[in-house]
Amino acid sequence: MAMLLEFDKVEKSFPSNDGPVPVLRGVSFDLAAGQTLALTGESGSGKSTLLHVAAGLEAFDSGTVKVAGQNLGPMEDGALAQLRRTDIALVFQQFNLIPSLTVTANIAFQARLAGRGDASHIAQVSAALGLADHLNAYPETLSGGQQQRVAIARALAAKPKLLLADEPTGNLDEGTAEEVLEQMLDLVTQTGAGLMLVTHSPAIAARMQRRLHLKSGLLA
Ligand SMILES: Nc1ncnc2c1ncn2[C@@H]1O[C@H](COP(=O)(O)OP(=O)(O)OP(=O)(O)O)[C@@H](O)[C@H]1O
Repeated sequence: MAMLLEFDKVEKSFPSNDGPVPVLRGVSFDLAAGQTLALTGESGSGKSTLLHVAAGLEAFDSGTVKVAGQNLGPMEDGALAQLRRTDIALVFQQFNLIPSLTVTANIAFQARLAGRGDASHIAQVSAALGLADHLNAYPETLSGGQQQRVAIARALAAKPKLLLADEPTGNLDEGTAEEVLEQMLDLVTQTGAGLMLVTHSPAIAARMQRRLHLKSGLLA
């Protein structure tokens, strides 16, 4: 089975006045096409850092990271950006919506960058996430939960190979959170994407096929 994400003995520390603070201390795991994985761990355990490294947004100190078979370590920034455009979608705690674009344009923009700007799919994902009445709104006029749903719709509309989501349902009520999960799992079943999801919720973690727990810089 094709591996979408491979970590082998990945180490990462951040500098501090007292010297480097290790956050990842030899992290190894992989995620195959069509698999779902929950990443749990206490606040500050390095979950977001791990996702940033997987997305090629944060450099790492040693070990190997591969996305869709491509080794990120030696890649130039331009090649990393290209890989993010076409193969990876990110839903982060900061939604990073483009303020000058409407909801529908925010969603379509990323899908087009990925070469998958299918209008009917965009409309279907937007409707499923309850955004149909807000398609022409600008992000600043939306609530936090609505902005979060736009960020999720944008990620799903691009039909990525690898979906990396950091607490994607953190701001949402139970019903909406359930719909978001369903949509993410649909993407995995329909397209064979891999999903890695950071969560503090045992109930959401239980919905993923695999669960990894980050503690003291190591996975268990
Ligand atoms: N850019 C940075 N510079 C220095 N230290 C950082 C940086 N980013 C993260 N850290 C530190 O790395 C550790 C892990 O942070 P990270 O955000 O990955 O944890 P987390 O498990 O995602 O936490 P949370 O659940 O609260 O979001 C923390 O001690 C944090 O202070």
